[in-house]
Amino acid sequence: MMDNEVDVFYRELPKVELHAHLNGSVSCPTIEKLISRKPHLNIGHGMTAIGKGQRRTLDECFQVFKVIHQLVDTEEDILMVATDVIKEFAADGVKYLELRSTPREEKHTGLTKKSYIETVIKAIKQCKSEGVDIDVRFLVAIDRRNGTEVAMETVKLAEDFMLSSDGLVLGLDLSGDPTVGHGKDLLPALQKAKNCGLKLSLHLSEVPSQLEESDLLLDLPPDRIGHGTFLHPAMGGSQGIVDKVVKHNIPLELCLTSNVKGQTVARYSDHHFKHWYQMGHPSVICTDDKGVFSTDLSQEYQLAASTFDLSREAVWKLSHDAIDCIFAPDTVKQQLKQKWIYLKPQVFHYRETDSL
Ligand SMILES: CNc1ncnc2c1ncn2[C@@H]1O[C@H](COP(=O)(O)O)[C@@H](O)[C@H]1O
Ligand SMILES: [Zn+2]
Repeated sequence: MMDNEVDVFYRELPKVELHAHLNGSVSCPTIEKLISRKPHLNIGHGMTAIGKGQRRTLDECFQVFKVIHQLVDTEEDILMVATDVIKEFAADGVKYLELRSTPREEKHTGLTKKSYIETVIKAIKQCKSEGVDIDVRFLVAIDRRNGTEVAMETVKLAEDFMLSSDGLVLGLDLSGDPTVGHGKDLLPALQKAKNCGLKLSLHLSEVPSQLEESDLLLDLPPDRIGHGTFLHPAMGGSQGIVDKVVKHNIPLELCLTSNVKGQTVARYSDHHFKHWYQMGHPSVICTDDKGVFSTDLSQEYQLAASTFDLSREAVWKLSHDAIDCIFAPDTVKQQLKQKWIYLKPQVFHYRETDSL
């Protein structure tokens, strides 16, 4: 879908983005700038994004991240990427964003995990001081491929930053190639994170055959679930698992294009959004990797609406109800709800006379 095919209603709709991986969210213009900084890498555009109508296996998607990581390996790169991504989300009508990213160490450039996080925080503060109209928070990501020790180290870092970042670092994300490693090895680190007050958003059952792991991790319980594609019995999951998710009222972050392009869901109309939404369970539309999957949040809302026949009022409620799923405190939720009330007449183009 081209940009101009997205109806203005979805662009103007105020939105909350809760599932966005920094390096998966890098746009074409930013990739262009990175490529010109590092021409010796010989990286072409086709290697960093999956275009309209294209599909990749999830495995191939993870190869794409490796290419992007080669392009983003200094503090300067991270600062540019993070500021660009934040401004792009703001331009798309996102009013509150939780960015997530895996701190990396790059010996050849002097980048450390600590300076990685500091740089993302610097970008958030810079955008704020420039008056960009978006509230941005950060979730530190654990890459499941890196095992127990790195997970523990990441929790420690996240805890330090939670205490020193004026509420910018709110929690942890568990992501990475779902076919590698097992959640049981990460459980102690996640438990520790929870105990110290970090919020948890975990990628669960993004591929089939992870039910046992999901069952285990749901006992933490996490504060939100990424994807959860195969949790529902209609998708090969189990009623027992659904009961746990419902009992703890754990919101799902749902990323339609990511799942279709990554081929874990065959068609938009097969997306598990419909099962959870029908149940009235908290379901939040998100992008996952807007750069890699060539999408944005307005497009994802429009896709959800056209695929599942949602009225504009239903779409408004969907974006409004996402506010209750954010990790920032209640005061922030109240501010956002006020903003939604203020913006509604503009978005629906009510005029004074309409109410007469
Ligand atoms: C497509 N579905 C997905 N499933 C699982 N993990 C994903 C993902 N998409 C992205 N990531 C995770 O985010 C990293 C890139 O951003 P950052 O370098 O952290 O900013 C990937 O390396 C992977 O660990
Ligand atoms: Zn994700």
